[in-house]
Amino acid sequence: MGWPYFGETFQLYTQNPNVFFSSREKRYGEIFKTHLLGYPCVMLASPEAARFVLVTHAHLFKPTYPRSKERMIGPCALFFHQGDYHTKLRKLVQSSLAPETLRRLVPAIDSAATAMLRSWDGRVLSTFHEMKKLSFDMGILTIFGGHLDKYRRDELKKNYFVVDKGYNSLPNKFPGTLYNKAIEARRRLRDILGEIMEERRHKGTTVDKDLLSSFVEWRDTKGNKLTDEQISDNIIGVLFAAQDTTASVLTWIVKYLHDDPKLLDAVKAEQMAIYESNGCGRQPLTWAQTRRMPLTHWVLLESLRMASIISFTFREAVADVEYEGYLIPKGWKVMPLFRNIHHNPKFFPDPHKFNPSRFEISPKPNTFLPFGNGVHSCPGNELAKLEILIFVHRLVTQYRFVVVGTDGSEVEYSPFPVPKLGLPVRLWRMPGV
Ligand code: HEM
Repeated sequence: MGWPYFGETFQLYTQNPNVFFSSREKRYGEIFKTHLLGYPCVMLASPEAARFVLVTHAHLFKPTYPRSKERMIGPCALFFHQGDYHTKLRKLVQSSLAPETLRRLVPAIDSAATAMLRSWDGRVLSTFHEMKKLSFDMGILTIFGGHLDKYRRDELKKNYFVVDKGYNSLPNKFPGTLYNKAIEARRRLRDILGEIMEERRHKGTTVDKDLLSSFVEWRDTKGNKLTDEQISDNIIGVLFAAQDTTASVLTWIVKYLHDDPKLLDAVKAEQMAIYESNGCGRQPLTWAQTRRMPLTHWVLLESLRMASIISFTFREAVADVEYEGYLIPKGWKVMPLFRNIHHNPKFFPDPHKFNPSRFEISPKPNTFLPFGNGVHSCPGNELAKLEILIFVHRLVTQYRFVVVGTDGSEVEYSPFPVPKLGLPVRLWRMPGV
């Protein structure tokens, strides 16, 4: 359990977190305890234990986040809740991310990826930085459909990025600190969202139902509505959940493709066949085509496994719970370790090798959890995958790219792992495409 109060927090923050968790798993087995950030914690590196906490006994483990993060995103955001309120909001979010909705988004995602790559042409830019912009735009598209004017979108973007910058800073409210600036920008975001909601209520339903209309039009059996606070916290929550996650995975895919020229050629061949069947870009990429990219899809799954950008999640035991003879005391934090499971040779032989062909066969149940599991699992997973497939299609069919100034082997945590400096890359548009 480490030092009194501090536990092993210092060790976690001074070494590679993957080494921290994997060395302890090696020493103590798949279930062990420690003390982090002032809390006693139980670590679970077995698929069965993760399923117990996240799926079969989820009611005994509530989501838990630091209070400063909760304040920044908004306490009414669905991921902080359990029970009826969570179920109600989750249904609304899930329905706006359902396949019928995503299918309609293909042209808009395609033009956003195309425009982003065009603006990168001939320049060296941080991949992660560019991917953050792309995934933010995709978040906006999901929430507001195509119905947000440029002025409001720019205002949301400007303030959102201030919040984003302060999100992982020390929660110090002194004027001028990143945290304080973020809190002020958060307030402005709520005001802008309030105006947009007012306008939407006034104008009525949009033809293509987006997430905002689902929130604004929702009524329970007694006619109660969601409050403005609940809606804005959930909109900011979805933007947060969608952005750095998707951007980190996109960055890793660029690196993995760059590092394996043979694999890149094979992915390119798969994508060129689609590109040529679309008259070399004269006809648009379709939803059906995004469903028929087997190799690119395996590359995507293997990137999710290798990078495991969400290494673990946190829950808190709401009662004393017994699991396989272990007591998990009430109030202790419980951390299913996704990355350890993804890097266990029992489930993924030679786990440190990037090998997309391992996904030709489905992984064993509960061993592949890049989007979590159970009631809080990621409702945006299909959108994230769609964005990634479309981006890869445009990247490999129309551009050549090279990593610049780094071999990409060093990793930064922001807080998700990304290659150092966000992977600086130079891109060129290939002639004649
Ligand atoms: C590759 C990109 C993504 C990854 C790896 C990812 C991963 C995850 C994971 C692991 C969770 C579960 C966390 C837990 O159980 O504590 C989660 C939850 C969530 N994700 Fe994602 N996510 C991604 C993209 C997205 C996108 C694009 C959206 C929305 C447009 C989104 C929205 C959400 C929401 C709202 C939750 C909370 C669900 C709930 O509490 O019921 N995510 N995500």
